Amino acid sequence: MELKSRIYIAGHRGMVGGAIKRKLETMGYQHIITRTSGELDLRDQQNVQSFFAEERPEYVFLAAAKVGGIHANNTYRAEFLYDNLMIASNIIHAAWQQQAKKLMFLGSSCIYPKLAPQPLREDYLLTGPLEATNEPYAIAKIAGIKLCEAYRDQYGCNFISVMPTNLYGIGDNYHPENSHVLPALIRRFHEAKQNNTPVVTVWGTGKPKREFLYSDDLADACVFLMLNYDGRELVNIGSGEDLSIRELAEIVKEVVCYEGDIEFDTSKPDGTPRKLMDVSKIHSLGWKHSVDLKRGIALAYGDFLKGQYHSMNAMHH
Ligand SMILES: NC(=O)C1=CN([C@@H]2O[C@H](COP(=O)(O)OP(=O)(O)OC[C@H]3O[C@@H](n4cnc5c(N)ncnc54)[C@H](OP(=O)(O)O)[C@@H]3O)[C@@H](O)[C@H]2O)C=CC1
Ligand SMILES: C[C@H]1O[C@H](OP(=O)(O)OP(=O)(O)OC[C@H]2O[C@@H](n3cnc4c(=O)[nH]c(N)nc43)[C@H](O)[C@@H]2O)[C@@H](O)[C@@H](O)C1=O
Repeated sequence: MELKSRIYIAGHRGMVGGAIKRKLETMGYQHIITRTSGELDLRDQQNVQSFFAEERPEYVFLAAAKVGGIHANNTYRAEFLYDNLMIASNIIHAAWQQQAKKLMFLGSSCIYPKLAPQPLREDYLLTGPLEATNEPYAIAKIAGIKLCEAYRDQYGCNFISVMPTNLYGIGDNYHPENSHVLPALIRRFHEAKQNNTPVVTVWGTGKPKREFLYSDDLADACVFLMLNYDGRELVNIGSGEDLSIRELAEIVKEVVCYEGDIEFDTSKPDGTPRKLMDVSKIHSLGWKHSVDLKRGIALAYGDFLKGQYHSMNAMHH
């Protein structure tokens, strides 16, 4: 990938796409191509094909998707399956049609079986049933992985798939119901502090364990792999450490300086009990994360506060 290469970032306004764009700009890449969903709905095959014919991107970061936490996934099941199937199919097919040099598909840790052994190795894919709450999303992500594999097998496309763990950071989605756990708790503890609310409710039992990676670390890994990895197999991207939702809530409480109590609403789903990524493959390729969780949460909270200041109560989604 040269500094003048034509690089398309699908989903550049999102947390991941935005982090990848910042990383590429910092490194001096000059020809970054972007479209908002208003300019180009990636579910529309005809418009995606015209866009690829017009711009002929050489490198594609496929970071656009319908994304959300456990409640959103479990509520908008048709949208999570349809939108993500269409986005992946349209972009991967058009990238082949226009002979893109390389494409990176972003999957997710939720593609692995609900009760697979931990930590999750890349070859555990499709070895058992999926977690029900985000099965639609996971199926769409697995289809994207299989599309990349099939276009490599039949047409020789250099399309790679990476599997990030749970992400958080700059430009995250803080929607009260549809967001992931970490941004949800940052917002909830912050608002509880502002309003002197005595108790903060956390969903589920607090027992599930999750791994978190800061978005700029992920962007660093994505550019690293785009430059250094051309293999057919998946590559997990994570920190290799996890903690319980209860422990996470305690850290957010401390970072936000909330002094009230925490309670657990067990009427809400826990989802997968654990999904710790085995990151030995990406470590052996020469990449490791650098932002630890506590520092990352402080950085994310700072970004949240900036967002609050600039557009009171604006919803990311
Ligand atoms: N957040 C996380 O914890 C994790 C995310 N991932 C993966 O990383 C990728 C990005 O996630 P993240 O950045 O968090 O998500 P965001 O929701 O922050 O961003 C998603 C982006 O996708 C774009 N998009 C969605 N639907 C369409 C559409 N129909 N047409 C065009 N663009 C569309 C949106 O564009 P616009 O803003 O213009 O509407 C949005 O900017 C996804 O593939 C996700 O599966 C993987 C693991 C964990
Ligand atoms: C990245 C991955 O992320 C998603 O899977 P998930 O990790 O289960 O998602 P989550 O972050 O929403 O929940 C993590 C845990 O946290 C608990 N929890 C507590 N309190 C809140 C809370 O307030 N909000 C949310 N969302 N969860 C909460 C919640 O009950 C669960 O036990 C997939 O949908 C899919 O998007 C995917 O690929």
